[in-house]
Amino acid sequence: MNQTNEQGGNKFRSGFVAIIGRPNVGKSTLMNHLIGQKIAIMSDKPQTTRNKIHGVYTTNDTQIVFLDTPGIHKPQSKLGNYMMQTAESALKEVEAALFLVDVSEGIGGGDRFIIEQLKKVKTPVFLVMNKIDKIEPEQLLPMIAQYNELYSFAEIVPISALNGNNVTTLLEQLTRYLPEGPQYYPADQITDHPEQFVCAELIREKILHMTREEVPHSIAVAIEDMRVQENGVVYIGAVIFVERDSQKGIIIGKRGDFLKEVGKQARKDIEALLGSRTFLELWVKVKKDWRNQERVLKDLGFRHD
Ligand SMILES: Nc1nc2c(ncn2[C@@H]2O[C@H](COP(=O)(O)OP(=O)(O)OP(=O)(O)O)[C@@H](O)[C@H]2O)c(=O)[nH]1
Repeated sequence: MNQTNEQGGNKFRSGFVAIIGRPNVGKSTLMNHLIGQKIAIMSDKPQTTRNKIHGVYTTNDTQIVFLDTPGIHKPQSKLGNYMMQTAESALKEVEAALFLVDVSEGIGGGDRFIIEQLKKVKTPVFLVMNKIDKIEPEQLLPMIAQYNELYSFAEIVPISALNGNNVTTLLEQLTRYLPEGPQYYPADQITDHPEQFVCAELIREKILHMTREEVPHSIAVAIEDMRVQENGVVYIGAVIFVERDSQKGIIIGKRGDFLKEVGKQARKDIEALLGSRTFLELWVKVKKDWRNQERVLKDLGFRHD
């Protein structure tokens, strides 16, 4: 990707930004406003991902990758403790963190807990005071003073994620904290791993249901491409890997009928999952003995941890 733009002017800036905040403070609303797409899908899934991508904001000279740091909430279990540690290291790896609070509620125990975690890292933290449409302007200053006593924020930005008030200012300020860097994701990519994994599983499930014994578990599905097209339709390109030519024949079916049916059924589920229209393209490839090949497994997204 070009580091400088065509005119040889501004350098491309990019970086990762963590979004932190108690439930319901408006993280998804802010993301949806910034990125203008329905990206906060799967937010109700178990918090197992270390660095879930919440959204990618791309312009001609900037790319901001927003990350969720789920583990920062008060740990309630062993897993929670583990997540806390990963949240802490995730915080060290980002250029900045946005700490969202709901100004229509006072500072709560949850907020104080998060602030304690933020003190452990040197990452610049923005206090993003959301839902200003719900209060009177004069209520804001005393609240800012209260937060300032708890932590030395890099910037304090009052916004309304719902109506977009001051969100541009937030973006402008954030961009100043980004180093020169590459465009990490294609401009139209909106999601990362978790959704892709579930889509692959949905496709695999349909095949297993429809084939029963003939094609046992010797198939794997890899999502090679997932992006939102200009018309708003999500394009998904997926490859179905089988071990033998005979299996390839079964999966494709007579005149491609079988594959078409797999696509039809999987698309229905995927559309329900993503909440948007989907164009699903499927290929079938033979990869002999893929189950024993370490590299292939890695390519397909399997992990050992
Ligand atoms: N009035 C007002 N409501 C807002 C604003 N931002 C978000 N909300 C509302 O607050 C509620 C929670 O917003 P979400 O974006 O789902 O909050 P979240 O932080 O993503 O919540 P979790 O996914 O539970 O962590 C929704 O009903 C939003 O419409 C705002 O700026 N003003």
